[in-house]
Amino acid sequence: MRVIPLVAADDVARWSAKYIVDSINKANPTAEKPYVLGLPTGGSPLKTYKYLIEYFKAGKVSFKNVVTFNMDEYLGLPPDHPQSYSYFMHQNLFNHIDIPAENINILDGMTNDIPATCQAFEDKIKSYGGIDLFLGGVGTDGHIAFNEPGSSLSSKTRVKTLTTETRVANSRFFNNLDEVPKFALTVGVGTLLEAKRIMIIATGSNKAHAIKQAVEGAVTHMWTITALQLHKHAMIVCDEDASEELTLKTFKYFREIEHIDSQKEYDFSKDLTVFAEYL
Ligand SMILES: N[C@@H]1[C@@H](O)[C@H](O)[C@@H](COP(=O)(O)O)O[C@@H]1O
Repeated sequence: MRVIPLVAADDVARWSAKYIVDSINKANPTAEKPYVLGLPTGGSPLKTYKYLIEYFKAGKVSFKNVVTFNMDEYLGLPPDHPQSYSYFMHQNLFNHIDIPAENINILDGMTNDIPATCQAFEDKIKSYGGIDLFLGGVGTDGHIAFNEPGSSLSSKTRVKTLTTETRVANSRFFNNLDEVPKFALTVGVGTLLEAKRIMIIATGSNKAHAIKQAVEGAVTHMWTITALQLHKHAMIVCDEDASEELTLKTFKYFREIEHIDSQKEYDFSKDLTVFAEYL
């Protein structure tokens, strides 16, 4: 696992956006061979999306030949509901870039055939040869996508019951807790593990325990984020607050590998080689 312990939340956003842009550009995607990106919602990716939009507006990246798959969607919310993940994605990313509408894949929260919808999603991912890069966040209880504690580590796209902890955490986007859906459609841990690369971004001290489990804990379905340890190319990009529960030894080790100096501003220009090496 690659851990990039940066300083500020803004660094995490810049780092992750740059990684995505460099990956797309390096792949030089075409209509026949698009770049396939897995995407999350929530507070964590918001700034990353802002930087992606900036890169696009500056002419440094195009999403014309990028196909996206969102990791989850609330069950029972139509796409035009302001709290649906479909709405979120259009508001915060898709409406501001050149991605063709037909390249966007989001699970249908209003489906009346859940198994067929989930299977079709998995089949569509496979039809593109899999996901090149899955960007994700992490829940305070260590869930990835909506794979709550106890989820099978080989699970595929399906419906999940949300824990009270997750509903309470996500209630900040709703008027009250009762409005937060109790179920969601989500890619499985197995779906995530099949992606060629996974990048998890985490900021803030409320994520520190999940990050500690992910990096220093043992693989367990009670912290589905720990499944990253089974992946060949998983990385966690976090700020200082989210890494505050790592042992000092672990923290220093990863900082040294990544040449991160907390006293200096992260130098993205000289970083090209560091990025290129891992793309
Ligand atoms: N299903 C989403 C996850 O994909 C997300 O990673 C997590 C953290 O959200 P946030 O980034 O808002 O902290 O919560 C939600 O439940």
